[in-house]
Amino acid sequence: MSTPSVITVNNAGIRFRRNHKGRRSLKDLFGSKTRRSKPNEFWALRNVSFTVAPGEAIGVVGRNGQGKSTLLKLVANVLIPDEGHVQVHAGVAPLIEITGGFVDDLTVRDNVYLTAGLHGMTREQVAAKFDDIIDFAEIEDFLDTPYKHLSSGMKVRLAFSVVTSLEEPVLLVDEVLAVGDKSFRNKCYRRIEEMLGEGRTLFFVSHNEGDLKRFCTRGLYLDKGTLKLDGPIMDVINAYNEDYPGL
Ligand SMILES: Nc1ncnc2c1ncn2[C@@H]1O[C@H](COP(=O)(O)OP(=O)(O)OP(=O)(O)O)[C@@H](O)[C@H]1O
Repeated sequence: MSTPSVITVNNAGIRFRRNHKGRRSLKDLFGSKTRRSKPNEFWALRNVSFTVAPGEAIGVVGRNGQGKSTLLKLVANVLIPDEGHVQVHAGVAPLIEITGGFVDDLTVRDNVYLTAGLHGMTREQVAAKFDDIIDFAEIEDFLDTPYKHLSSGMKVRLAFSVVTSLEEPVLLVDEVLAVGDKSFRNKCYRRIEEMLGEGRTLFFVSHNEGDLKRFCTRGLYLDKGTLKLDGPIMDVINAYNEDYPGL
């Protein structure tokens, strides 16, 4: 019997507009409906298909602007594909933007309760974990500070600590760790290893080869919005380095 997949992405595509003020051409306005294209639209991702088994650790690589964050947002259900399907059969803990969905004017304390609550944790469950979350983030002196007044490093600490405390089977980490200092990064790495040890599924976007090799067994290489290679992480890193030596 084959292992059930936790994520299935089938021919997914997503379009964005390059310029919100883009004007339609006369051809667009008067041309036949099928020929009409919206101004400045482009496919950020197209024809992307893959499945993920529970417990896999996947590194997503590619140059800037090739669709890595967009792919994570599809998996997190923050974006809906314009073509194809994305099915995720488990809860997702997304660390995909530094802001992590936190509310600027709420305090650190309220943001912890809000974010954890949105992921289905009860007040009691959050209370039981609250001190650990704050200890890990090392921001005990800022509990009543509005989130917007934290430094960018402190925001990353808080986001990482909260998101990795959620009891979701899938963890998405998008480069945010690059902002933290070295000792905090090491703490984060240990926590990611613990989570992998518990059998969680990881999607990890990084430009750091060492980190990719450390955590990931499989790689997805995105280039110009298409999935150029899906394979063992070393094959993916080598293919990327061959295409773009010196990057
Ligand atoms: N909401 C949006 N509206 C319009 N264009 C967008 C939007 N989000 C992303 N894009 C565009 O889609 C493309 C892919 O962006 P994405 O952030 O997924 O790239 P990336 O591979 O994660 O890049 P990086 O390594 O720089 O983080 C880029 O051209 C980007 O400008």
